[in-house]
Order: sequence, then C-alpha cells, then structure tokens
Amino acid sequence: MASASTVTFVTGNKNKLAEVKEILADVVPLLKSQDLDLPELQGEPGDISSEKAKLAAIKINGPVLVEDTSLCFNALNGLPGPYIKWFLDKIGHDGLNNLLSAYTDKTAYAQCVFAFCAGPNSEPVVFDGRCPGQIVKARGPTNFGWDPVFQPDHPTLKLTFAEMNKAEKNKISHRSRSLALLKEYFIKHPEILK
Ligand SMILES: O=P(O)(O)OP(=O)(O)OP(=O)(O)OC[C@H]1O[C@@H](n2cnc3c(O)ncnc32)[C@H](O)[C@@H]1O
Ligand SMILES: [Mg+2]
Repeated sequence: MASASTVTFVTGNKNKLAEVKEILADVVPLLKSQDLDLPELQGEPGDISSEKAKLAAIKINGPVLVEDTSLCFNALNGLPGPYIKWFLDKIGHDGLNNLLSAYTDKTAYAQCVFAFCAGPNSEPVVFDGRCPGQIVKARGPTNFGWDPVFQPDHPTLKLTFAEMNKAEKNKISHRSRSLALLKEYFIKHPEILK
C-alpha cells in the first residue's frame, strides 16, 4: 500500500521538483524523489506520461508520480508540444520566437500531465493541467526552460513566467493545475496516502 512517505516523484529536472514540493507541501509533506531520466515514448502528452509512469513504477518497484510538460503553439496545431525540450535545446528562446514569425497568432498553452502509478502491475491515472498564454521575446531569468518566452494570461500581470516570483507562477501554472486534479484524486482515495 502506498503512503505519504512511499510515493516517489521520479524526474531528472530539479526545477520541476522544487515546484512540485512547494505545491504539494500541504498534501504530501515529505515527498520522496528520485533523479532518473526515463526514456520517453513519442505521441500524445497523456500517453507519454502514462508510459513514463509505468517504467518508473517498475524501476522503483512501488508507487510513483511522474510528469511530462509540453509547450504548444496554437498556430502550429500544438507543436512543439512534448518535443519542446529538444526544440529549446537546439534552437533556444529566439528560435522558438522565430518559429512563429510567419504567423500573427502567437498564442500558446503550457501543458503538464502528471501520472500516478500505484505499482508495477497497476494502470497509471493521468491529470492534465493547462495554462493559456502567448510566446514573447525572452524576458527574465533563464534558469528554468522556456519560462522567459511564455507570458501566461493573467487578469493584471503582463509578466513572463520567468519574471514572476514562484508563488505567483504556482498560483496559475500548468503544473499547479495538474496537481490540483491530483490532490482531488488523493482526497477521493485517502487510502493512497495513509
Ligand atoms: O525527467 P523529466 O521529468 O522528464 O524532466 P525533463 O526536464 O526531461 O522534462 P520534460 O521531459 O517534461 O520536458 C519538458 C521541457 O520543458 C521544460 N519545462 C518543464 N516545465 C517547465 C516550466 O514550468 N517552465 C519552463 N520550462 C519547463 C523542461 O526543462 C524541458 O526542457
Ligand atoms: Mg523528460
């Protein structure tokens, strides 16, 4: 049986881990984590995350959480999507802007799909969180991925994720929206965190 101290968040990304710990602090105060870079299937975000969770549950031999993050440009029908890591790596923030130079539509959404898998023989459950916004020229600190080029829709702030403080980002982000669904699931299934 899973418990608050036995669910392991498997990720190779320290920035993700920091955000997840902060957002989940009230539900899973002692979230365990393991730094593993898992192979990732190609395809739709939900399937990528689900397959990642199955692999992680086999490696950890216990209950795991994983997530996969996409950045989807509406003018490009959702691309780069789950391939954003490699686009960012190869063409950088300017290159991401240039991809949209032929289009007037600069809107995009950030998508985070968490998957919880109770163990090696269980089917993962996925939680899809999205945050709408637009792609802008890079502004703000460059320590976390595409944060400088994504300006989320916000009632008052016109800041990129990189320019926001963590609390502000966590209030509206794709990650916090996905984790809100995960929290609901944990509340409906209290046995998981006993
Ligand atoms: O081990 P995993 O959890 O897979 O970590 P990863 O860094 O490989 O992450 P992904 O496969 O989900 O690829 C997502 C890419 O988007 C970046 N990214 C993820 N969340 C982000 C966020 O909230 N803001 C900016 N960039 C983000 C991340 O650095 C990657 O380049
Ligand atoms: Mg990855």
